[in-house]
Amino acid sequence: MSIGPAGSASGTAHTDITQPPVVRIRGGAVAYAGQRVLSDVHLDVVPGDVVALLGPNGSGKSTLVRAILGLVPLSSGSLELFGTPITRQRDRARIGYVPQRHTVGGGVPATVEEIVASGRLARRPLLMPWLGSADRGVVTDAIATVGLAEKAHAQISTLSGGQQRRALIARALAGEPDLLVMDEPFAGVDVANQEILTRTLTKLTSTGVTLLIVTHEIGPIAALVRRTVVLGHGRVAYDGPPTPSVLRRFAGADPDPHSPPAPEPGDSFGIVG
Ligand SMILES: Nc1ncnc2c1ncn2[C@@H]1O[C@H](COP(=O)(O)OP(=O)(O)OP(=O)(O)O)[C@@H](O)[C@H]1O
Repeated sequence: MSIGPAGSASGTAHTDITQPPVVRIRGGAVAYAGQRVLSDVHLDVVPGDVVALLGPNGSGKSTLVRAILGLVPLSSGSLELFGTPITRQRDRARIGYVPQRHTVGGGVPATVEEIVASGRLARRPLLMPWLGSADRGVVTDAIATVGLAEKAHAQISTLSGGQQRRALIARALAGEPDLLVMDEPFAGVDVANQEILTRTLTKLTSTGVTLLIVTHEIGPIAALVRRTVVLGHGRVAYDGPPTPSVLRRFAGADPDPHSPPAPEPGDSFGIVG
């Protein structure tokens, strides 16, 4: 994300710019087998931000998320989370992650409650991993937040794909994250479940959780997103508010999604990258 006019667009009444950025990347690059897929990424996400990470297939969105989660190293540049360099980052529990998967795979039978409770373990001390009553309360709340209270004791495999997505979000919420990263939360989710998800995310933003959402379908969360970061060919092509042109582009209407979105009259954003 650029620093400057576009970056400062995130400093809305809902964000807290007095705290260190939740994510700060300077000149970030990632390479797979020597092949660069991210270059010169600058990104500041401040507490309370709601950021949609957009861009065409292969532009580097998931790679950027993986770098933020510490799953792939930067080949150059720096990354800080909550004001601490990633290399010294110990408190992974502050980040909740909902991966790009439609469902919870079969295999081991587990109830919704058990799946969600597994998301609480990261908050427990290593030597006392069992959940106490306070932890159980958090798990119950997380299940209720995503509207699955009535399914808490159901086998996860009996839930629809959309309900399973909500269970995965509840699992992330059970860790009471300060940053929730979601990769394509709406993919393969029917309209009814999208609406519940949107309500859940709206509720979360009111509690101050920072959201970073990778999506090709900004539609359901258009009203929620305060800032869009568009990647093109591994670089930040645009960083700013979700203008009509950005939304149109990423609703799939543009024939060349790799080129930066054109400003429209009244747009206050700058094109970077
Ligand atoms: N593990 C990997 N090894 C080698 N190349 C990879 C690996 N993962 C991703 N890539 C390549 O890196 C580039 C960026 O991929 P990435 O998955 O980050 O893009 P994306 O924007 O998330 O795409 P999509 O929207 O399709 O999910 C692509 O060219 C991809 O082929």
